[in-house]
Amino acid sequence: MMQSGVPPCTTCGEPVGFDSNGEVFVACHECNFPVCKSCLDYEIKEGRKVCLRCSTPYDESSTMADVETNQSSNHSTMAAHLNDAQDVGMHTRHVSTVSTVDSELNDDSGNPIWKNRVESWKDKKSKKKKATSKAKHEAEIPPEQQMEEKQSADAAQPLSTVVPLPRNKLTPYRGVIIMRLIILALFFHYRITNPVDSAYGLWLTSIICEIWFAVSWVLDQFPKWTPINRETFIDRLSARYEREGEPSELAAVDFFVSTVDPLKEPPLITANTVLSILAVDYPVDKVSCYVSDDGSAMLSFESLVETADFARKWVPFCKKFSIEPRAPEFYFSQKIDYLKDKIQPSFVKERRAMKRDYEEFKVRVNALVAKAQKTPEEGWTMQDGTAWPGNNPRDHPGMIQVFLGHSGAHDIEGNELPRLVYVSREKRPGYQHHKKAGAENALVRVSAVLTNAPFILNLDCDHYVNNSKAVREAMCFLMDPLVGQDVCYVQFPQRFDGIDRSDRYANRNTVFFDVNMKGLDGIQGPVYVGTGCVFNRQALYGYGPPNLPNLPKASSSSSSCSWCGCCSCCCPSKKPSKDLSEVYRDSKRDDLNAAIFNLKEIDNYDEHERSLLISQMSFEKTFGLSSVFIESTLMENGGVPESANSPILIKEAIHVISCGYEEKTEWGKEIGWIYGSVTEDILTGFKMHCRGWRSLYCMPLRPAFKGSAPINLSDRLHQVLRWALGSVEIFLSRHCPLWYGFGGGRLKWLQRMAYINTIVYPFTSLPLIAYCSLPAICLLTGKFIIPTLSNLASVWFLGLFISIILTSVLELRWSGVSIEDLWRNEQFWVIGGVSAHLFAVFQGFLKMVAGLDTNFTVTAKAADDGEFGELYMIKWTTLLIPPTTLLIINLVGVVAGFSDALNSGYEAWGPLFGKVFFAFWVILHLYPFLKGLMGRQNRTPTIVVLWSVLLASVFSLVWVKINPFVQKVDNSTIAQSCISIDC
Ligand SMILES: O=c1ccn([C@@H]2O[C@H](COP(=O)(O)OP(=O)(O)O[C@H]3O[C@H](CO)[C@@H](O)[C@H](O)[C@H]3O)[C@@H](O)[C@H]2O)c(=O)[nH]1
Ligand SMILES: [Mn+2]
Ligand SMILES: [Zn+2]
Ligand SMILES: [Zn+2]
Repeated sequence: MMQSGVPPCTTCGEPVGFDSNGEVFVACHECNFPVCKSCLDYEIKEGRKVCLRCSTPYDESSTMADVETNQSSNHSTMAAHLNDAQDVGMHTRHVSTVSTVDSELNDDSGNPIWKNRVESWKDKKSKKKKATSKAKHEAEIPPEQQMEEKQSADAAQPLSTVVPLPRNKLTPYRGVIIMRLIILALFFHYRITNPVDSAYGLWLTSIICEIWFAVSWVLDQFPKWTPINRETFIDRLSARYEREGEPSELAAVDFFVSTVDPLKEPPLITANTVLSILAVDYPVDKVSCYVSDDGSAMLSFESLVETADFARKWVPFCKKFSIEPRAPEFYFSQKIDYLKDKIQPSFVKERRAMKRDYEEFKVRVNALVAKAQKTPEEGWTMQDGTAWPGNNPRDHPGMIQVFLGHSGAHDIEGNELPRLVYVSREKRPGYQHHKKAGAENALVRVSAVLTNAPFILNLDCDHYVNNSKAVREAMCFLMDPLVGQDVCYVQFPQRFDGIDRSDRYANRNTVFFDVNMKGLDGIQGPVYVGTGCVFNRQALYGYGPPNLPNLPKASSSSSSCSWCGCCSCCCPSKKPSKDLSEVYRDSKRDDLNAAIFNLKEIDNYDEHERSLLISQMSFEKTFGLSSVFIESTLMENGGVPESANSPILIKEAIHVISCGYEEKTEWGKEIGWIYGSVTEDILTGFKMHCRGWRSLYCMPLRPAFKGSAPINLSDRLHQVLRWALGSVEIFLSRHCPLWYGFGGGRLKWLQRMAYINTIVYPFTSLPLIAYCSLPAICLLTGKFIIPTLSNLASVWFLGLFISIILTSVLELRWSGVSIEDLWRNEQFWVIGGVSAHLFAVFQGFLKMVAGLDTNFTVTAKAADDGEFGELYMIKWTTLLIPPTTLLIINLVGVVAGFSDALNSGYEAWGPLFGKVFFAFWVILHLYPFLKGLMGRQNRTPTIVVLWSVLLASVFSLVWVKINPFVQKVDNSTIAQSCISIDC
């Protein structure tokens, strides 16, 4: 990807790429006009057979020679498509009558489905074994020899490499960290041995807070010890798995999109996400998109019907002109010169037509939204007059509808489209539905029954695919037999659209996504953040990784150990012996093998006995009562048998989303998304890491996915509250990283440290609040937490400040994060800390003590926000009280401090300086919060207001002090009364 010297294609802007000999691709040998292969193929297909620049005829033998285009007259009308869709799937109203289905299924010819599946599974398994051993063999022989052996060198090369940080950036960074640690120790030595007798309580409080801050710094800092970057080679991926003339061997991917409330999550946003998925640059028959509607809203369903129809025009347009991003709303709102690199003459015309079509689509969707604002008394009815089964979102049957796909409607050019499936799991009163985690688990099962792709990509409804090659990026890791084996997921960073330029509330979270996550990538892998993540399906089924991951051999591509990056913590010289969890895992695999073997042996038994056998194998206790699902889990490489007949499978899919399905199973406890926390993402990733899987972080230059974030203060605080509450829930659960998962010994200790950090951070709110009120208290009482400084003490203080600044600077240097982002992060750490985190701690304990359930308050997504109107909206919540109080007492403290100093003469100004400095530290951190409080009505910049209030008070005090009309005696009384009021 990153090769230099490869010119960009003049048509599409992508690098022109390489030909089969590994040389830069040349379309016209006459003038070397840079055009990539796909654009050239397109030109020829369109009948333009001469070079665009010099008009020399192209050498057609060098192209795919796929000239006869397949323009079959498969144009179907919208009505026809809808009928199609209903034939393939089942219409929801039929579906609504199905509650449970007999899971012993036969295909058309009467063969039990399980048998076909087992056969194909065994087939695939042996194939996979061969492939793996071949790849291993290749890795063992020296690379030079490999070159000779391989005709196509590209296909044998690794699909990704680890790019360690340059030594000159990493070494000083580590040096400063060690230095800071030493200074910290000396600092504490001084602080503890020098108590302030006049303010013992204050001193003790401040020491305790400081110790806690130091501990949380250590927890945050050391997981960043070995940050790494990775590079992928998508062209090698295609060279290996998409050879000309052969069917593509790329692995299939099931996309999950979750949505719950169409009023907070506008259907247009979800539609854009779905469209961007359907148009990804990946073989259509390998892509399926499952949309989970947790709100069972007819609005979501109907807008999906519209979306499926619009995709028939949108997808071919995207692919024809290779546009980015493939979410129409965001594509059309890009402020760039879209003609710059596109010289296909039809482009301008077709783009204009497409834009028009999209506007019409928007009008249709918005009409649906407008209609849905007021629910009719008798509930919603569908177009055919039957009642919508999901009218009561808390009590409704499971619903599934399949759109598009290979037997469904095709696009307007007659090509197949990816399959699109609407899923709304059954909800009944009295059943726990486990919020988002429950929805994802329902999708895991439905997709296993219908398509069973070996990989799963999950997205929030507002996170669209911004880079159509994102899946290929992930496959560079997952499909590489050397790298992918032990990888449970590939996480992409979350990137956002529509954030105010100064990112007032640190929505972008750059410090987390560009610093912490890169650090974790060098240990055992990034945490799962809930969206933009490609899973290995087997990892979701609770299995451990097939190999012991810490063999140094596996990291052939990098000099240091790619597993931990350091080579001391995880690569002992002697091979570790089998540990407990591995033995357990092996026995589990043996179980599976035994099951398969037995199934084969008992061919002549009847169906009933077979099903008994399956349940004996205890799979049902783990996975629930669906043998179709259980059999699908046995297929390590995914896929469903050809014989699979969809109406029967749809029935089974309905069965696996019924609300009782998970009872007495391991769903949410050991397999799938894990329940018990509103940040199910952290918990789910944590479980996988404990089993010994590793994860990878993938940051393509063009962000893979983009989402939206709450930009007004109250929504943002509520989001942070939910995250912190999720952490407290994990802290109080059996999955607390402080204690959980020591048995297997498969969680790296630095990784554990990072997980501990992600669950204890809400508790920092307590010392933070204390620390933020200290300066005010000091100013008001005239006491101070630090005794008069000696020279040595000043050295420690200064040293600490300098080392704090230095670590930040060096961190910024290797990560490329900007100083503004770092500062915003600091500020929001304080704002969130003194409000949301505090509430989270209390709510978490309330939940534990009183058994109250926590709820998942969905963040509202703005449909089309003009001018960040949202930013200035302020909804009053109790969350605002603690930071407001802190702000006020610190401001009052500064004023009182000045008045005190004025009254006590010039010797008081020295100590005042120290206290005011701390007060300003608090005020500066809370500044964005103050800005948020001011709202918009106030056009004067906040800083002006702030300064004017301060200065006004100070001057009035000075005036009082020197006012000739006031008697000397009055002065002291004023001062006294002032102080006593303030205290
Ligand atoms: O009962 C529910 C509640 C939520 N969701 C979905 O969960 C997603 C995330 O919700 P959102 O309100 O956008 O939360 P954020 O705070 O923006 O989400 C972040 O944090 C969550 C954990 O708190 C993760 O699940 C998300 O993936 C991550 O993006 C959305 O697609 C929702 O539709 C459901 O499907 N069912
Ligand atoms: Mn979100
Ligand atoms: Zn091109
Ligand atoms: Zn030419």
